[in-house]
Amino acid sequence: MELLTAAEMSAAERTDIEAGRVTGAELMARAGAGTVDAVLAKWPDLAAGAHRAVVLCGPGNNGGDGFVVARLLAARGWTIDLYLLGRADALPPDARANHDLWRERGEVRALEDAAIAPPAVDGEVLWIDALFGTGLSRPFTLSAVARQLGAAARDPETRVVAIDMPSGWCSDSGRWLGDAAPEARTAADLTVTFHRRKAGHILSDGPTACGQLARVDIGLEAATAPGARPARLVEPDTLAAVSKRPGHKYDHGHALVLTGGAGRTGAARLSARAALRIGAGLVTLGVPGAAQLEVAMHETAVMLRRVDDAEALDTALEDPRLNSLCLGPGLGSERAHALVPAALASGRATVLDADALTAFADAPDRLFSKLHARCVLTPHMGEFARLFPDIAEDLKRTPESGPAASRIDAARAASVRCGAVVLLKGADTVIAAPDGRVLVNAAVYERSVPWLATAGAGDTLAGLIAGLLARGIAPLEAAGTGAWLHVECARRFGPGLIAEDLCGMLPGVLRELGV
Ligand SMILES: NC(=O)C1=CN([C@@H]2O[C@H](COP(=O)(O)OP(=O)(O)OC[C@H]3O[C@@H](n4cnc5c(N)ncnc54)[C@H](OP(=O)(O)O)[C@@H]3O)[C@@H](O)[C@H]2O)[C@@H](O)CC1
Ligand SMILES: [K+]
Repeated sequence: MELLTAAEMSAAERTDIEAGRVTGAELMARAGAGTVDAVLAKWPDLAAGAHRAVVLCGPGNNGGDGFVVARLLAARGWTIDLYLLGRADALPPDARANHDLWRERGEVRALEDAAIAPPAVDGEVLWIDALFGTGLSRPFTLSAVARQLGAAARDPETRVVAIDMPSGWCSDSGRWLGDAAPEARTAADLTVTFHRRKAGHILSDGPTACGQLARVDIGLEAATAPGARPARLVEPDTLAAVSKRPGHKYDHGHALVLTGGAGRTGAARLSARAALRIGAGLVTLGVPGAAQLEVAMHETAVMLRRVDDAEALDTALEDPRLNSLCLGPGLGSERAHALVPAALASGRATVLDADALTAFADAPDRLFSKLHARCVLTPHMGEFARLFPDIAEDLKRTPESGPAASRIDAARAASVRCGAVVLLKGADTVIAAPDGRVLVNAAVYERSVPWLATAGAGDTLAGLIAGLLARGIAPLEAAGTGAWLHVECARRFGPGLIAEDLCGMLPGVLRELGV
């Protein structure tokens, strides 16, 4: 399923409206009705009886959705206090029409930047944040209102529903515009979005701000504009096929994972086991002489080959069956400098992680000039910033206008620059290919696995990807599938996970996938 930007969403809307399939007014009516349905689905206690809501409407179509929600709740017998930011006569047409319908029934008060005292009621007030959605173009300046919505969302007794996006958060990037303190930012218990999830629901702080996410179908047929290439979420039905065809072990590829020196082989061993578990036919650890005994004592199914230097790697790579390489985990800077160029010169599908990336921090272009389209770089944000400092800077700088630079933009720009697949790790792992395709593996909301932030987890991910590459899966799909399986293994194990536990979860995860 696509993850859209604001521009891609409005292109989808335009495509269907221009084709005469739907009108803006119909979309707004469905968005409002869908929001009410999502609220009642989340809180069934609100379905019966009359309750009270404070609805905050903004100056655009997000506000228009708010008027629809107010009208539908009032029709259910609710008491509504509705506030509008800006002038009714400046509302865009569909929002204006819904404002007028609301006026037949209720009051509109002017929203000012002061805390709103909800009228005393028996029971609670439901807050509806319909101030800004995908049209947020500059920082949210009603700081008292933002503070109040944030506090209400954090208060377990009070419910806040954000329409499309908690106002003030950029729906492309999941970043807050401007530099308000965390407690002066809006938040929600439930965010209801339309058609497709927006990238900002998944990226950066978006999930924390949104609380829980509900997606409502509003009958748009076009995913986005024809020819657009939005990011896609990695989901079970989009995984690269991981089931094995019957055949000899050599039909499933042979991965070579290079280790560091004595006492530093653990990371590469984790990678090698992951590559084997995900189904590479054979996996060999390339070990310097001094570490041979150490590795031999630990590994049984993984093979071992002495690789002291670039020359030895060249010799090893004379075997055409070695079709995937993994360099970086525990490799050490010296070995990285020696082995990475030789590995890349071979043209093999290659995963570069950890030391294989940081070794080139002083002169990233020296690395980039050797990369090719079958390489996958797997940096975390720190490693990414060393290789792509200017791109990382765009993500660090406080955004003053919307839409803000996102992690999708960053990974895409990095991939185009270096000519390889770039997997930027995080709870929102973004994987970009040089041709502009982007996958996002979301470990947020119900897939959140904070315990996956543990030593060696990244080494396992690198190995999973190397194993999938060995099996002939294309780099972008191998990286996306590896990242998805990695999170699934962590979910299956649960808290208390250490990196050694991940691979043991893989058979169960694969079984559940029907592999
Ligand atoms: N697309 C679709 O298919 C559908 C869209 N739908 C709904 O429409 C929403 C998008 O509507 P939208 O484009 O009118 O944008 P919206 O978020 O209401 O804000 C724009 C207004 O806010 C203003 N403004 C911005 N920032 C500001 C600030 N900090 N402080 C003050 N003002 C600020 C901005 O001013 P401007 O930048 O023009 O000066 C403009 O006036 C979308 O999220 C969804 O809820 C649904 O009905 C279903 C179908
Ligand atoms: K909103």
